[in-house]
Amino acid sequence: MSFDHRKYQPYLPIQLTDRTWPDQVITRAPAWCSVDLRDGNQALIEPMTVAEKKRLFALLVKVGFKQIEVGFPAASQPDFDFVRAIIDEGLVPDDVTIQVLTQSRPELIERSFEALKGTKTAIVHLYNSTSPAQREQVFGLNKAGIVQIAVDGARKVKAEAEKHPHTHWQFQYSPESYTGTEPEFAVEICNAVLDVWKPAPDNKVIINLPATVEMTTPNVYADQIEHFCRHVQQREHVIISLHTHNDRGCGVAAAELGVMAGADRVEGTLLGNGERTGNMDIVTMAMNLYSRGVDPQLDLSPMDEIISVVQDVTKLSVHPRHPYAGDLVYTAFSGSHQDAIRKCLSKRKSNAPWDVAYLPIDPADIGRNYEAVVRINSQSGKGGVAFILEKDHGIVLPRWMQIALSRVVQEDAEHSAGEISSARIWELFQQHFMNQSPMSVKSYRLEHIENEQISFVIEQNGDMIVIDAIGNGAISAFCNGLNQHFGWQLDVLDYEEHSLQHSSDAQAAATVQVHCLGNRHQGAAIHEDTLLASMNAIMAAVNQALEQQQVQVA
Ligand SMILES: CC(=O)SCCNC(=O)CCNC(=O)[C@H](O)C(C)(C)COP(=O)(O)OP(=O)(O)OC[C@H]1O[C@@H](n2cnc3c(N)ncnc32)[C@H](O)[C@@H]1OP(=O)(O)O
Ligand SMILES: CC(C)C(=O)C(=O)O
Repeated sequence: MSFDHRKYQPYLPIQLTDRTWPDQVITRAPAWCSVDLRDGNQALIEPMTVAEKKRLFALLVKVGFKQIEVGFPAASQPDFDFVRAIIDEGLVPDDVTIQVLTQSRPELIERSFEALKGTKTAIVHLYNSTSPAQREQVFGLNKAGIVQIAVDGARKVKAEAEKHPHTHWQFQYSPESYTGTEPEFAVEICNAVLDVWKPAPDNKVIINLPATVEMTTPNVYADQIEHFCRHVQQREHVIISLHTHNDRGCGVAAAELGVMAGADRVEGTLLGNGERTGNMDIVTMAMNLYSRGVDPQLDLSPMDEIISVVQDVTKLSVHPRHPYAGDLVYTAFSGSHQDAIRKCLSKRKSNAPWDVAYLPIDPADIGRNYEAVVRINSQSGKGGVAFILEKDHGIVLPRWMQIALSRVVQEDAEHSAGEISSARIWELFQQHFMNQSPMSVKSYRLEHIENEQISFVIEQNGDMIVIDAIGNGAISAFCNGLNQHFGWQLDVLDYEEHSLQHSSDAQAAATVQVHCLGNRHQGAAIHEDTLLASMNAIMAAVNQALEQQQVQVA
């Protein structure tokens, strides 16, 4: 049997019993660094072309990133050419710092500096791997040998930087495979690098602590970060950066807990592209802050543009349920969710804090409209159906009509086993509740002498019938007339009328519930004359009763 968990070992968590991070709350955004053009790019089936990289770079600048890792220029000619292109063509805004990654190998470091020649500012990001698995199996070195690789690289980076004094350099070091590295050794190797780079108030060094592979629950990562922040030397001159991956599906959670544990900066990609299951998704983390009232310092309002560019250049699609961005994330199919959304939206006051059930943010903030918020299938209920009619046709249905319509829509949804469009709901509503056949009221004359005297004309199967009647009010006079003429016992149980929302020519919508031919029936009608609307709503309910009687007789 190959599916055998005994092949794997438990992860031994770090001993940190006086951790403080669980009590922290994130109240401001970390410094963001996009690694889309490097970690994102190195994970693609087809790495981006220079033109694609330029398009993505422009988007990253537009969104508001101030630090962008633009590539691994020593790795390939396109990466090198892209870095040269954005520098030579003046595409890097003054407030944006580009960053490049290099292994700790002298020829690669030299080539990286060549790529950066002439830039105003840059971050040179040096890395080497530090975990026991990497030390022993990949590099065949002991701890001292691994520290030596880092120190040699740090010296080389410093020496190359000194050759280009017109550029403002910042240095970054990553103990790659940090989450698989003994915490004390991670501190030791970073301190050795800091000894070379000598951080100072005007020369802050970035130490980036990657979850190169996510190995544990995010709380363990947070413990590791808090431990590191306590033990690294010159903490005040060191910017602690996080770089999480999503192997266990917790890349964002790990970064959030890491910020609570003291980190200042977070690396990630838009929508989470990156090695294996991806880098931590900056869209999700930034929107998490935004949705709790914290300025994310990124403008994610053009979400559809972000999705479109990222999909084009990575050739990877965005899942319809991707947090905040997916096509279906602001859509409710299920009845109780729809009901709650409809009630919250209808009670919402324009400047009040957002507090709408099932919608963590206002979809309008990222350019989505309410069209897709409620969609109907067999999981839906009366609230959702009523929401659609109200939104698309301006008709506000009373509860008893919502229940009646929902039964009809539910039956249709079960029958078709799919989604029911707004047009189909409107069609079903008209068929079942606005039916003016075989009878409809064509005209009327109303006089008030002692009580209401009404004379109305009904068309029944092409014949015109004139009926005169008296009542306490117009509706009761109308019902009296029908009862006398046809020998029914028609009673109006409920009645509601409102002017149609969004209609240019002031029309009224009337909905009624009647007792007729032994059962309850509902009807609706729309007309600019409110009384005609009411009478025809009653007629629609009567037509429904007649149809049901015919079915029963047949
Ligand atoms: C976790 C991360 O995402 S780290 C970034 C990873 N990204 C990439 O690798 C993408 C770009 N890389 C590349 O295009 C290539 O790997 C290059 C051009 C950088 C180097 O290519 P090559 O030297 O031909 O091959 P390769 O990558 O296999 O080299 C591995 C060698 O470098 C050593 N090495 C690997 N990483 C480092 C490092 N950070 N510092 C120093 N040496 C390193 C290995 O031990 C190995 O040494 P060996 O040849 O003595 O066994
Ligand atoms: C180079 C480092 C930061 C990296 O990409 C990783 O460890 O995932």
